[in-house]
Amino acid sequence: MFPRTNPTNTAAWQALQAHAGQMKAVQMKELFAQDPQRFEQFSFRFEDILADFSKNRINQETLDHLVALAHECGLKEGIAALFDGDFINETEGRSVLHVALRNFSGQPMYSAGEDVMPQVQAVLQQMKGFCEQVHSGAWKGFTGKPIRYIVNIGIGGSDLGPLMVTEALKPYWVAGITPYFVSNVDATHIEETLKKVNAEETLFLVASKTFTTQETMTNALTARDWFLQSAGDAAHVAKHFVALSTNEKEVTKFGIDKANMFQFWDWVGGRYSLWSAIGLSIALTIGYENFEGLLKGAHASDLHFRNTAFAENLPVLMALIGIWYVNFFGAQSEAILPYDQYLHRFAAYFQQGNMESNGKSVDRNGEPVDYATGPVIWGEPGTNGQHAFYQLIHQGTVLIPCDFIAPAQSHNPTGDHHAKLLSNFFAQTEALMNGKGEEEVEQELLAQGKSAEDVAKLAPFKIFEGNRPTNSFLIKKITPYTLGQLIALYEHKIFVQGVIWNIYSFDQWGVELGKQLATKILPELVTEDTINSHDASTNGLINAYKAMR
Ligand SMILES: O=P(O)(O)OC[C@H]1O[C@@](O)(CO)[C@@H](O)[C@@H]1O
Repeated sequence: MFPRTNPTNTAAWQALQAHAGQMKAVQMKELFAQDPQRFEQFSFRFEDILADFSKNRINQETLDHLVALAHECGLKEGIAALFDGDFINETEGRSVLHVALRNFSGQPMYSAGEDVMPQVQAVLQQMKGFCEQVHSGAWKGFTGKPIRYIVNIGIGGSDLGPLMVTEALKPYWVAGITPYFVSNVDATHIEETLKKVNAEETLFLVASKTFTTQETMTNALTARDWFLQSAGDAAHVAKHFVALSTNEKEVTKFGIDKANMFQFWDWVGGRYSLWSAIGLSIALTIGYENFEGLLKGAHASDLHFRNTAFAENLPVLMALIGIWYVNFFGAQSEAILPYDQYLHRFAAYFQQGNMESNGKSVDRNGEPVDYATGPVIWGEPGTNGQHAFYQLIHQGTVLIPCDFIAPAQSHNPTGDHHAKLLSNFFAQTEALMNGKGEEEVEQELLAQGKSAEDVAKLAPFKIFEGNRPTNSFLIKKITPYTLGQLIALYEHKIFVQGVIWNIYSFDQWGVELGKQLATKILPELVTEDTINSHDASTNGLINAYKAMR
């Protein structure tokens, strides 16, 4: 297996610590003043994506040390292990091969010595054929009508990716098909959705890698009960329910014929599964050809990631710059700010992708880490965020590195909307870098006719310290292909950070304890008994609930 290096024990880490001491005093605007070529030096073109890392508190020496850190931590070996299908998900004994799901190289990819590509291609063909049946109307509901509504029932990786992608690619929706996503076990989610559909024209996709997740199975049973109220005969279930899972046994037990099952495999992590059968809701919504475009975009990023020197490798640079702020500037969160309303679920998707992967505090030797690892990921589309939390980003006391993302071309080129959106996109990173100094503030206030006394009083509140770092990703247009590229770049960024932090990025033991305790509490809620089996707070809350309901 690739090296298990404690990053703090590397020469590069020591060099970065010393270097950070110098760089903390450096203003980005000075770096631009010193080097007119700075933008050219720190921005990179990857097909129709321009990634600009120049508004960061880095210079070439910084990047050299960061790249050295990647090498010392065995990133090259880690990348090889990923693509070779090594069991890098060691605690679960699995490969991590989501790259195989979008492998158009014609080359095999192996897990446990077996070429996985034949089964990957078989399921893709099954998905393609099913899309053709649904879109042509050949697949009919129990009253002979074609399918109009797709209801994906899943949660976490079985929901967030398909939801984000179908929203992001709304301009590509197939006429006559409307997707809905149900995830929360709160009955409101399924009930509010069922109000929008009818049993005759609805296809339910029960999406669950394990096919045991409480929320999903509860929602699926409620959906089936609702359906049978209209359809009557259980024989009709087969026309309106399909399963997306690795678990044929549980699928069959639920009552879905395995002919209606779209399989994926244990070497597909839930948060990396939208490229698999879990993406059936995407393919049904935007058409299989566009789904394939999404896969091909991700494949392009896989090739870039695998074959590009670290110093020009976008996911590696994204990861290293992130580590620079987390581990040497104390940043504890990162904001993802897409200036594209269709990408409104993009940050939420990478809350799971990033935080469930790298929200770890034990290293790959089983020892507690003594350095920071995964940051909090959050964000909202621009320009809305500007009217919500940019105050803190500009003038707060915490450093929040931000990723700004924008399409050069809008799918809705109405009037001057896009120019205004992009003017804000450009202005915000400029403002975060340059800030606004005391002299400029005072001149502005004086020009507004403020008295010297008012100027002195107001100026401190209107000064912008600046020097707040951002990455900018300018994408020609959000298409299935470029979206696939972008998502895969972020996936590989997460992988690179996990390698350098020497943590396991592909298990998620941290989600288990809450589930275990909820299973214990559920039967306690059914009775009228007073509960005293927990701490005083939990007992108090449960008993108060019982008194209130
Ligand atoms: O796809 P499934 O097996 O229903 O899991 C759903 C989600 O639940 C988890 O929290 C794991 O329990 C996520 O990792 C996963 O994506």
